[in-house]
Amino acid sequence: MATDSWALAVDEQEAAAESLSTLQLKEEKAKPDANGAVLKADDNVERTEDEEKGGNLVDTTNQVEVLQRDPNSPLYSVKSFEELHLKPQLLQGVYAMGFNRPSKIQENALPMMLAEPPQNLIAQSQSGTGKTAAFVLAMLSRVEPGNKYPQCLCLSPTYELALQTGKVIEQMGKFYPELKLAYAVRGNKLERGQKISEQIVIGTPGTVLDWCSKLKFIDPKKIKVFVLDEADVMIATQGHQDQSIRIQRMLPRDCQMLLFSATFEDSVWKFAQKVVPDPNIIKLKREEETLDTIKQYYVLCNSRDEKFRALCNIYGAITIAQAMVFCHTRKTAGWLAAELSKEGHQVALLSGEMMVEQRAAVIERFREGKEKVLVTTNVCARGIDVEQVSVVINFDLPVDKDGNPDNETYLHRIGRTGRFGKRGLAINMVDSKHSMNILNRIQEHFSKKINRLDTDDLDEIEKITN
Ligand SMILES: Nc1ncnc2c1ncn2[C@@H]1O[C@H](COP(=O)(O)OP(=O)(O)OP(=O)(O)O)[C@@H](O)[C@H]1O
Repeated sequence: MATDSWALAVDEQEAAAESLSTLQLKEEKAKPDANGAVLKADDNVERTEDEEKGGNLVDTTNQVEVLQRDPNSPLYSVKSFEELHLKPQLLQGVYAMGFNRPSKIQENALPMMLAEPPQNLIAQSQSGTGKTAAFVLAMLSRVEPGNKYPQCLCLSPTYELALQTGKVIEQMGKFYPELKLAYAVRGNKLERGQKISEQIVIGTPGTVLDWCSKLKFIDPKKIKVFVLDEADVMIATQGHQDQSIRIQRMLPRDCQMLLFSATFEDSVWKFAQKVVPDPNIIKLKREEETLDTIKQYYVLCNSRDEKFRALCNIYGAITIAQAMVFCHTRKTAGWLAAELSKEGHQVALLSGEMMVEQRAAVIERFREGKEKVLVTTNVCARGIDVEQVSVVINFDLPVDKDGNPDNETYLHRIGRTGRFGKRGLAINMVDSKHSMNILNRIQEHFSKKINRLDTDDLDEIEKITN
């Protein structure tokens, strides 16, 4: 594999659009909440009327099985994990996580990633379809646990996402007793002059760069696999791109490069192809990017207060296991969280000005089901993986800094529900001609009709969950 340096493309950086998301974060599967709000189809439990109403918004093992047999589904696969020729310890790890069959991205990407000689890959797959598991399996397959030095390097755009992906590595790799993982994240201070012995390093670009260059904790020449998770934002965010390029330049020419994301804006896609030598490519067609398992609606309002009332009406009509509500500004998010609390909702507020530790704590509580509603800004648009999130509300539609629709962020936001075959509901609040125009452009972009919902009509709201 010839490795053209990313440096060649540094001049092209301007072509990469600036990304909106600043925080991406993955969560482990949330457990059912204390009230048992999530029911599995095979649960032999009598449901309350409320649960019956909302029961179809939360998903069931059956649905996943059905989708894994539907050739049009991103969860479909013809192969089993055995046929992917994973090492026995990894198969054990996969099954211990409760995975029965690979998803489409896992089935397609793994043979390419595990081929000899190693091949580069740029891969796109819808939110929540198992990309993380795919590249984690690739790293774990290539690593030689007997060699006590870093061999795989995975870059995540944020601290929280690095920790979450790290958890997946630990879970899947748990049948390799010798295997160790190091977190190259802010706050993880090592002694100067130390060389780390962990075979896999996951971290954020700035710290990884320091560990490879200034601090020399890692010998980059020994890295065999280099993963960029949420690759589009890594490329589109100037600071991350510079750091990723500098790290990539230090790696051996035959180091395998793997880039994964649910979205790739056109300019970012072109950039990725330029900097990754001879890549295999897995790309979705535009109309495949949205998941059919997520139902999308819009609600017409005239003001912020009307949007709030519409939100309350939705809550009055359906049972919502957990919801994420996205606002454009911290101010609106703060206001909305306060109003929802006054209405008696258990609300968590997450916004960009909070310290990383505070943000991690808020997410943790949400994941544990202690709060049912998470009001947030774009800070949380990507990566959070909470199984219980059955509804996503765009209280404000996602727009970029020029006020144009931000289609990528839209997709990442609604992808917080409908994880791995679960059904989800996404509701967009439209409060002006301008926002109607934004919504229309989002519909056109994805060639997907978003139907209107009348939130004064409780029966209609109930109907959408059937
Ligand atoms: N083969 C599988 N069988 C069952 N569950 C799976 C499988 N692969 C992944 N999952 C689960 O599905 C959920 C979503 O997977 P994952 O986080 O890997 O998706 P992703 O594509 O990386 O999502 P995002 O685009 O939001 O980053 C996780 O909770 C994961 O444990």
